Amino acid sequence: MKVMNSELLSSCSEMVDCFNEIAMNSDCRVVVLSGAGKFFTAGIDLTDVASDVLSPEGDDAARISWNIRKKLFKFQEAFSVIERCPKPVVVAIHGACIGGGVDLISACDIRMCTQDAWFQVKEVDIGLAADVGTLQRLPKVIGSRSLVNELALTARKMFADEAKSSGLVSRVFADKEAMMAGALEMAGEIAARSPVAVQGTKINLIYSRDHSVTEGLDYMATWNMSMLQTQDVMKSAQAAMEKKSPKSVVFSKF
Ligand SMILES: CCC/C=C/C=C/C(=O)SCCNC(=O)CCNC(=O)[C@H](O)C(C)(C)COP(=O)(O)OP(=O)(O)OC[C@H]1O[C@@H](n2cnc3c(N)ncnc32)[C@H](O)[C@@H]1OP(=O)(O)O
Repeated sequence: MKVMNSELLSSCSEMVDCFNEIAMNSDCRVVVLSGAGKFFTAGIDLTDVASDVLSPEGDDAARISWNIRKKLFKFQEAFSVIERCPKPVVVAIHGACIGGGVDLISACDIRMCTQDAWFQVKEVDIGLAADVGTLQRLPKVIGSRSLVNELALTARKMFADEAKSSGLVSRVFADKEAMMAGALEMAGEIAARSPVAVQGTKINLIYSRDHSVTEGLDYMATWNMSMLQTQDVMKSAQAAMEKKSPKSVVFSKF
């Protein structure tokens, strides 16, 4: 049974192929991710848990464990590929965003939601520690460690207003229609800017999140020693001096 976008989580290979293709496609400058139907996602398809996760192959404990580990890496990769994609990913969340959905959105760059959205780190309720990114990324998204611990340990729902005040989302819209318009407008703003600048910004923000300030600055200098040679700097600066919108500048594909 594939219900309420649970299938999203079963489609690891599709996600990986899709974002790897986006990463290499110089026609694409930004991604907007949203869910169809009643909810953003109901999380993993619980009817798949028994067959996919609880029925591991292997002749003994070592082989069974190794196979489970391989499977978990595959699940993790479905979301890590979003973070590794150099194109910014804006995620638009409506209704429920449960379990694996929180893993997914934590790997995105900009989160926005509808007023009726709610978020639930549900894994403890199904007897497991969240294992595909929430526990690693959510503490870096939400400033309060205490709040992350509370959400992950109790599986309580967090509604849109708290998601906004805690920093999980940066914008809340009245309904899905308004949110999609807002998401596309934001994507348009990002896509209008130099792709060299935009992709370099995403990559360096993520690198710096995971490294010391000194390491981040070193990486940045090495990054920009080549990227500053782009014609995009002159084009963008010229437009700024002439008080023109970045949208008026034509940048080469990147
Ligand atoms: C280990 C690998 C790595 C990945 C880990 C991921 C972990 C997770 O994602 S944990 C979270 C798993 N998801 C859930 O626990 C969600 C459970 N469902 C709900 O809370 C509610 O059903 C929901 C809020 C989504 C919808 O509530 P509503 O009242 O609107 O509808 P229901 O009557 O409850 O549901 C309608 C039918 O859908 C079935 N269903 C809902 N969610 C799932 C699901 N995740 N998997 C399978 N089936 C689901 C529900 O049983 C109903 O079916 P039926 O009774 O046949 O109509």
